[in-house]
Amino acid sequence: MWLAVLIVGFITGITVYLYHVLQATTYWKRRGIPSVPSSNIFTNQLDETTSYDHPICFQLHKWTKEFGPIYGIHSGMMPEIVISDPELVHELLTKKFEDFYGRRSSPLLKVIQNSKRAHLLNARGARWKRLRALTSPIFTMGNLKRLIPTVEKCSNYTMVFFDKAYETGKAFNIKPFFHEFTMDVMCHIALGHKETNQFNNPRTKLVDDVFKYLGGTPFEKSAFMAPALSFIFLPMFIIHSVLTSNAFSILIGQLRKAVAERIQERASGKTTTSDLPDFIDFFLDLLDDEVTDGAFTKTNAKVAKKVTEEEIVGQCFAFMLAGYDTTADTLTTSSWFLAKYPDFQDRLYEEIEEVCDTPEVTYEQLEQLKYVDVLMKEILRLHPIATSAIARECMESTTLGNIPIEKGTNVWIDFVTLNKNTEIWGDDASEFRPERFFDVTTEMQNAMVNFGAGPRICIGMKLAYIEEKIALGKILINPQY
Ligand code: HEM
Repeated sequence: MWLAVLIVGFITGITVYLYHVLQATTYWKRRGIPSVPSSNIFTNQLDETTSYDHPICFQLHKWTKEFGPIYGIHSGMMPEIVISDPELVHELLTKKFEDFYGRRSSPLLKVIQNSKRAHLLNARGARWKRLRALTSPIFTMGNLKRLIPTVEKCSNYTMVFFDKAYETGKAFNIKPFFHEFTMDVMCHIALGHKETNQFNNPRTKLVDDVFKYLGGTPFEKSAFMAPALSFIFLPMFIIHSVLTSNAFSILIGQLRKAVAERIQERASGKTTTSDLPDFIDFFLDLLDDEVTDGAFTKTNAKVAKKVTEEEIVGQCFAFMLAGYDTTADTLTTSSWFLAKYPDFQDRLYEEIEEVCDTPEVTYEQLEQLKYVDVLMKEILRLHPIATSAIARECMESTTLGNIPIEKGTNVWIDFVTLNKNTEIWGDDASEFRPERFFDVTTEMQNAMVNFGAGPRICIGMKLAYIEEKIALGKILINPQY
C-alpha cells in the first residue's frame, strides 16, 4: 500500500515538474518574444548566465546580434529578458525603480537576502533602503578626502612591487598588482588594517575564490532548475558551506571575528582617537541588537538609523566583493589602452604633471584630472564589467516600453550593444576615443550606466575614480618607466 502511494506520489511529482519545466521553457514563445533556443530544457541558458570564466556581457551581445534588441532567455526555469535600448534601460533603472528595485539573484540567495545577514548588494525593499541610507555618508566628499592618504599609501607600496618587477627587465602581468592594491585599500578603509601586506594578503585569493564559488554551486544551479524547491537546497547549501569550509564561509567567519573583536576593543576603550575610523567603526556607531523594517514605502519614508552586528558583517562582505575586482579590472584595462595609445598617455602625463604639483595629492587636484576621468569612462564603455550586478528582478508586474513584464521576471542589460550603439556614440563607437566624453549629449548621459543608474547606482563610484587616478598617476609620473 505505502509503496503504491510512494510510486504514485513520485510519478505525480515528476509529471508536475515536467509540466512546469515545459511551461517555463516556452514562456517567451507563448508571449511572442524571440528567445534563445536550448538543447537542454532543464538548464536552458543557465551555464552561460552562471559562468565564471566567460563573462556574460559578451554572450548577451552575441545573442542580441542573433535575436534582436529584445529577447528572452531562461536560466533554468527562470524567465529573463535582455534589453539594450537606452530608453528601456532608463525606464528599468530610474523611472520604474519602484517596480524593479530588486537586484537579480539566484532563487537560493533570494531566501538569504531576507535573513539577518542581508547586505547592500542583495538586500531589497525597506532593508536595502535603510542600509543604503546608513552607508551613503561613508562616501561623502568629506569622508573621501580623509581616505586619500590611505589610498596613496597603498599605491606607494604597489609601486615598490612594480619597481621590482620592472627591474627584472621582463614583461609581467600587471593585473595581480592592481588586485593587491585594491584589496589593500579595502582592507585598510573597510576593516581598519594598519599595515599593508600586498602579495602576502590571504584575502586576495580568498575573495577570488568566493567569486568562483558563488553562483556556481550545484545547490544554486539546482535552485534555478527548480525554484520552488529552494527551501530544500538552502539548508543543503549552508551545511555544505560549513562542512567544506569553502571560501565563502571562511570569509564570513573572518569578518564576523573582525567585527566582534572591534566591539570588544571599543568596550575596553582600546581604540584611540588618533585611529582613522574605518567602515566597521562607522557602522558600530549605529549598532543595535535588533532592527525591524516596515514595508517598503516608496518616497520620503523615514529609516531607522540602526544596524545589527550581522548586518555589519554582511556590509563588510559586500565591500570586499564589490570594491576589489571591479577597480582592479578597470585599472588593468586602462593600462593596456595607455600602452596601446601612447599619444593619449602623453596627454595624461602632461595633465598629471601640471595638476599634481605637491608632494601629497589632494582631492581638489584629483577633481581636475579630466583625462583620467574620460579614460575610465571610455574603458568601461568598451570593456563593461559588473553586468550581473546591474540586472534586476521585476517586483511588481508592469511594462518596459510596451512589453508586459511579470513579477519575478529578471531583466538583463546588454552593455556591449548599448555601449557600441552608433546612434548614441557616433560612427566611431567601436574605437577608443576618450575625448568623446568631453562633449556629452543627453543620449550619451542616459546610456552611461556602467556604474548603474538611479537609486541603486554604485555607491563606491567616487572611490573607484580616486583609486584609479592615484594609481595611474603614480605609474605615469615615475621617471623609471
Ligand atoms: C570600476 C569600479 C566599479 C564598477 C565598474 C562598479 C560597478 C557597479 C555596478 C554596475 C553596480 C550595480 C548598480 C546598479 O544596480 O544600478 C554596483 C553596485 C555597487 N557597488 Fe560598485 N563598481 C565599482 C567599484 C566599487 C567600489 C570601489 C565599491 C566599494 C567601495 C563598490 C561598491 C558597490 C556596492 C556596495 C554596490 C551595491 C549598491 C546598492 O545596491 O545599493 N563598487 N557597482
